[in-house]
Amino acid sequence: MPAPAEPTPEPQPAVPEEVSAQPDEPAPIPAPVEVPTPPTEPTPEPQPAPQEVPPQPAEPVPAPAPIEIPAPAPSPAEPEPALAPVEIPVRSDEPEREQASTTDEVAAIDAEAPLPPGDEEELAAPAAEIFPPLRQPEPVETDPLRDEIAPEPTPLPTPPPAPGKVTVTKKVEQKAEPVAPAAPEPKLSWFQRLRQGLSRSSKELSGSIAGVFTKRKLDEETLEELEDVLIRADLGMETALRVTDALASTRYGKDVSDAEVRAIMAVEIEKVLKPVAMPLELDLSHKPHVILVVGVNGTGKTTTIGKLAAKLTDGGLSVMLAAGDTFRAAAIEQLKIWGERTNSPVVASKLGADAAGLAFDAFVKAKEAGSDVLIIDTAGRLQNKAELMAELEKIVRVLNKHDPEAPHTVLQTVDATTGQNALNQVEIFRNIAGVNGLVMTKLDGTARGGILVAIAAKHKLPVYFIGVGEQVDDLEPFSASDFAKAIAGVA
Ligand SMILES: Nc1nc2c(ncn2[C@@H]2O[C@H](COP(=O)(O)OP(=O)(O)OP(=O)(O)O)[C@@H](O)[C@H]2O)c(=O)[nH]1
Repeated sequence: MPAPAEPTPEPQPAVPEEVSAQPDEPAPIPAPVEVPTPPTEPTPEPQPAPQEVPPQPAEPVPAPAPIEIPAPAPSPAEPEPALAPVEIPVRSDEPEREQASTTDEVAAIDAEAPLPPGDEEELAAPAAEIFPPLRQPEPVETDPLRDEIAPEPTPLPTPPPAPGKVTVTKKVEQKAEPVAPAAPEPKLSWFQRLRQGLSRSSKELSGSIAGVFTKRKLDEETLEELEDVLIRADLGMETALRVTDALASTRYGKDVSDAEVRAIMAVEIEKVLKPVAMPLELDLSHKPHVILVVGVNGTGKTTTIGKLAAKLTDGGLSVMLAAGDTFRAAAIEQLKIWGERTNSPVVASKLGADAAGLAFDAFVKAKEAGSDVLIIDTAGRLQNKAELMAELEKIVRVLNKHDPEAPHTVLQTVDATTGQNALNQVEIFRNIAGVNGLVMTKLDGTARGGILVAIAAKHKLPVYFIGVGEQVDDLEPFSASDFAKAIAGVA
């Protein structure tokens, strides 16, 4: 390389943009002006600036340029330091680098990444070395600046300058793509939630049935064992006998698989449930139609009222709510929230106020407002049965003063996660408040679905809805078929 020690300016005019990117360069001397000055250097002249310029755009890897640019700065004596850009195109010759910088994103990352001094050296070094073979050798060799910029012709140890950062960035991007579609989990359908809620009951039942019928013929012993299994699953004696009778009538003495038993069980359970799976009908000749909601604390009265109010208002009915559970401030507040959500006025009183008095006022207000439906929440303090009975009876009495047939609907909420006790709850509230319809709540939880079958068989009360969640639309009409299949584990 005949590079004179003299700081000769290189005739590279067409790299103004890149030059400006160099922070260390004091004055961006226009290339064209300097080009004529280098008389001593014969070799650089032949290189027409435009020739170099075209190759640059073709090279997709401009990123490395900024890193190399700082290197030439150290030469203060040299008036024209803007020669660094010349090397930029050279860098592109590096196959690995090109690949890394094929995208604008990667280029941006490289430019932004504060490369450690070691990396800068690495980048500068390779540029100088790589340049000659791929590029026009003439400018590179004659360029004195190059010696200064990359005085250490250290070989490239590894092409990626900042492997950690670059690689991580790429990986993150790659991961982000598949992860990005991690769209919000679709909400399960109510039936899926029902199935999920009943899965424990269903699995226990299926497992027990399979235990009884593995390679055994249907005989008295297996029938008795099956009966025990069904009773333990809360289905009740009546339903258990229905299932075993149905099985015996067609399969006695034969080999029976657990799947066959479950299929027959589903059919029999559906028969028990079908008569109680009824739609809620409101007699709007009564204005307001009064729905009294009763049930043990925590069984979901207030929540069910909210969901029901939403259904009714969505259907165009005007609804008024009455916070008749005057014993719990939270219950009153909860109902107010549901009232806001469903755009239903809420009649409430102070904590501890007389619930019957509130029901009376609420009826008057609903009448005045022309509400189609008045839904009254109540307390469910089963622990003090006498007091509860007196309160509920009084509510019914005062409502009767306005409308002898009010309350027109008395709904009881029954928590499906409750076991046999639920049967007693229905018995009690039916006697106290004249319950004439049920809502089975929390069937999305670890429900013990068998008890609903037992309640249906014993009380034969309509089951209007099932609760399958805490959200406003998690109240579903009760379907005997769906429920029977879910509990029997039949697809
Ligand atoms: N998972 C689930 N939770 C429910 C359902 N219905 C009600 N809940 C929840 O059960 C809890 C009790 O519900 P409430 O509506 O307050 O019951 P309540 O009978 O009014 O209770 P008190 O106000 O104490 O008398 C709340 O956390 C509800 O969100 C349901 O169908 N599924």
